[in-house]
Amino acid sequence: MYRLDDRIVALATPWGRSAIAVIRASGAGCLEALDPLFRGRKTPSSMRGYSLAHGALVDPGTGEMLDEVLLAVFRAPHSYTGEDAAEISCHGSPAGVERIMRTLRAHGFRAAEPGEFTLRAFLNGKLDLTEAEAVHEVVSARTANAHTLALHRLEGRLRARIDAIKEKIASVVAEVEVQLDYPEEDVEHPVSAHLIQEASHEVDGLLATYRVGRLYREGVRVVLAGRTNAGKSSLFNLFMREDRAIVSEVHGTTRDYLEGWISLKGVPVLLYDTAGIRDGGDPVEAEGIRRTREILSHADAVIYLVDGTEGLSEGEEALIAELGAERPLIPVWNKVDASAVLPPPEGFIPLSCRTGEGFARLEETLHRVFPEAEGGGAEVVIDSERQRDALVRCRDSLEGGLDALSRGAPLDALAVYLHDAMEALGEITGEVTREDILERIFSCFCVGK
Ligand SMILES: Nc1nc2c(c(=O)[nH]1)N(C=O)[C@@H](CNc1ccc(C(=O)N[C@@H](CCC(=O)O)C(=O)O)cc1)CN2
Ligand SMILES: Nc1nc2c(ncn2[C@@H]2O[C@H](COP(=O)(O)OP(=O)(O)OP(=O)(O)O)[C@@H](O)[C@H]2O)c(=O)[nH]1
Ligand SMILES: [Mg+2]
Repeated sequence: MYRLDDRIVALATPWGRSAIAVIRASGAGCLEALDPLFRGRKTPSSMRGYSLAHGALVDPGTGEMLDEVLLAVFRAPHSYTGEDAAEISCHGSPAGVERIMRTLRAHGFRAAEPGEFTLRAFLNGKLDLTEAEAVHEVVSARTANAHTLALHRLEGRLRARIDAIKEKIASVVAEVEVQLDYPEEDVEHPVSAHLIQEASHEVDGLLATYRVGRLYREGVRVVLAGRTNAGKSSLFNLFMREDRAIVSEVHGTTRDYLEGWISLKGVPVLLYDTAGIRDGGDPVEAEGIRRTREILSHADAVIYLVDGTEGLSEGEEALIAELGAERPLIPVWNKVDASAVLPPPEGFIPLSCRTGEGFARLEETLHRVFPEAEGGGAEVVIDSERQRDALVRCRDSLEGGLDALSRGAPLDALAVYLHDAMEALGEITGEVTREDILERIFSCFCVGK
């Protein structure tokens, strides 16, 4: 399914006008294939690895110049993919990039699939699977925290932790195998059960980081809700630190919901501004309110705003209780700067979107709604379901092995448990892989990565 014997090419920078665009090429023979396309003082195939040449790209068919470029050459195995590779830095013109790509495709290169450069790096042993996955996470990180956690995985910190666990299990496997291979020796050596125990404990430690990893990778949804005119759009703009939503004293200003990513002390938050809830209004507004309720049903937390100059309306306390029963809800008493403001009821955070008073306290309270955010400074966290499932299997096998040992089961039963535990860990790092797993992982990468 995956071919490693051909040459791939892709634009590594975004499509669009830019100062410079980088086109990436990789595969055996790719430097020779570039020779007829490049006019410079040297031919690509005669260049040393890690060297750069200035020149022109030309269409070998017509001799027409395509662009003035810089060409970077990498020699196997010293490249990202581990293969011979080149990077063409051309002018960032979509029309020009399109012509260059078409010419490359007509002269020995194929358009790369999403993630194919990193897949090749993995298959050529440049990265293990946790590091390959981290490449994607580094690119998609939404906050500095998420970025740091992904970089730690890219550096191999997760792999190192897993390797250390594997080593412990492997030494027990070795003990068991010696006894299975030479039963005639007839001396019962004790098996190092404490190593299995330790390994299981360490796997548990990694499993406990999954919630942290997921929080920083996927972020959370926080919905601003409340009656019309409460100040939801004003608060949305305050969080976004820009004038995104229309604010007006007209009730029912927001009809379609708006959403935007913010960083809440490093936690990626997808914040929603919604249509204010009220009865009546026209059918368009009623549809907006229906959508508000729909979004509320998927919220990880709700900030419920009340206009403090109006106070709670009839039935509003019941609505707040209903919304708060299903997910964390932070009640906020807005417009405390106004002279007509009523005293906030117990539990409400006083806020003024106009002056910013109370905003820091609101941010603090919202941050505390996600206790796993505290783990954001961790060295190593796991963040994918794939990693978690494999760790659960590993831990269950280790526990099964310990149980077998304590019941005095034959050693070959223990060997099976230990083997399963090793295999689960091997799946995380990619020593044991199935094509469908690779396909699932790399297909969500961008083209050119
Ligand atoms: N222009 C450019 N910038 C880039 C990349 C790239 O491919 N091209 N990267 C890619 O996404 C990242 C850097 N990752 C890279 C990882 C390894 C090698 C590499 O040449 N490895 C060799 C040599 C190692 C060494 O001497 O330090 C090797 O592994 O043998 C290159 C880039 C980010 N910036
Ligand atoms: N004095 C005062 N006025 C505020 C404050 N926050 C919002 N307002 C005003 O309240 C009115 C309504 O604000 P919006 O942010 O549009 O309210 P909303 O909840 O989005 O309203 P809908 O979109 O209609 O549901 C505007 O005139 C704002 O200027 C505040 O903290 N103090
Ligand atoms: Mg609004």
